[in-house]
Amino acid sequence: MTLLVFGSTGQVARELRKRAPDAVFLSREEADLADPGACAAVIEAHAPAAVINAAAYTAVDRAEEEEALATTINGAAPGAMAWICAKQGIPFVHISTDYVFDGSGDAPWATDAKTAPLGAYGRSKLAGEEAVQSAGGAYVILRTSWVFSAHGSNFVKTMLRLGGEREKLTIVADQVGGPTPAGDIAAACLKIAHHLQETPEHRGTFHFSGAPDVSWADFAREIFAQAGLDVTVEDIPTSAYPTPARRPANSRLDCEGTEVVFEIARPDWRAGLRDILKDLGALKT
Ligand SMILES: NC(=O)C1=CN([C@@H]2O[C@H](COP(=O)(O)OP(=O)(O)OC[C@H]3O[C@@H](n4cnc5c(N)ncnc54)[C@H](OP(=O)(O)O)[C@@H]3O)[C@@H](O)[C@H]2O)C=CC1
Ligand SMILES: Cc1cn([C@H]2C[C@H](O)[C@@H](COP(=O)(O)OP(=O)(O)O[C@H]3O[C@@H](C)C(=O)[C@@H](O)[C@H]3O)O2)c(=O)[nH]c1=O
Ligand SMILES: [Mg+2]
Repeated sequence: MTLLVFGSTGQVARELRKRAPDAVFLSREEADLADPGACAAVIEAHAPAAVINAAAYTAVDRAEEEEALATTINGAAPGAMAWICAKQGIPFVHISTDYVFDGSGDAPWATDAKTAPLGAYGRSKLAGEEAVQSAGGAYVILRTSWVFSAHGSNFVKTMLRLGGEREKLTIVADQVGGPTPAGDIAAACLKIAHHLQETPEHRGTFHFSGAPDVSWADFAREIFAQAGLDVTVEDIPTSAYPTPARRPANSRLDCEGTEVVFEIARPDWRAGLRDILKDLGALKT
């Protein structure tokens, strides 16, 4: 099938390219999500068998200062993509985030649980979800969390950098979620895109994150253990690490629907981490 992917440089987009080298990957120059109408026009011109949107405004703190731009890129653009896909009968896979939730409680979030984002990034992603849903069509919104890979900017690479500079780091221990390797998300998106071509009625919102759920501090400890770096991680509360955007304390996602409908199980992120550290030449041998 001809697959059209928005994004070419991002973490998930690069992993999609590895697994679907024949797909068409659109860079910012070829399709700027700040111009939603142009994104719809590109889909119309390519007439693909399926579309995956792997591009987004992902700078969580900066979004607080640039909410209008984030909302165009994360809200209006996916809406325009979904609308043209629905009109032309093209399956559309869109990626969203745990940050649409307020992080209350400690139970995993169900796909139909009430959304209440704490910051501008989460609000912009929720705007995208709502626009995609209202377009109808054969869409899947796949919410994931805490994405990491060998490329781009992510918590693993930040920890490797800081761990090389310092003997002790203070990391928040009261935010809990599922770290997710970008490669596993890419594989899931491809499987879902194929599935939607056969079974468009399986549209809807689904969750997918790595297991087990951990705090950022525990995630950091596993990174240093696997990398063989002698760094002490001190648990701190969120209040001791002030940031422009508030982040959810409970990011656990209930991923059962994805397993039942698409037969995609939660991956063990510790195995994915090992592969990525190996790619980076940072795995302790
Ligand atoms: N990163 C994470 O921890 C999480 C991400 N997600 C979601 O997963 C998806 C993929 O994220 P991830 O791979 O980490 O993203 P990255 O931050 O690695 O990459 C973002 C991609 O979007 C592109 N992009 C940004 N703005 C525009 C624009 N105006 N026009 C065209 N392209 C643009 C970037 O291109 P360029 O290189 O030109 O800037 C880049 O390719 C997103 O929907 C994100 O919201 C969900 C949960 C967690
Ligand atoms: C660098 C550092 C971070 N932290 C904390 C801050 C924050 O709560 C947590 C993670 O920091 P980050 O900036 O990597 O996290 P952030 O960019 O908010 O990550 C999020 O990105 C978006 C795109 C998503 O969709 C989310 O699922 C999530 O992955 O670690 C420390 O406590 N100590 C440190 O030294
Ligand atoms: Mg970040």
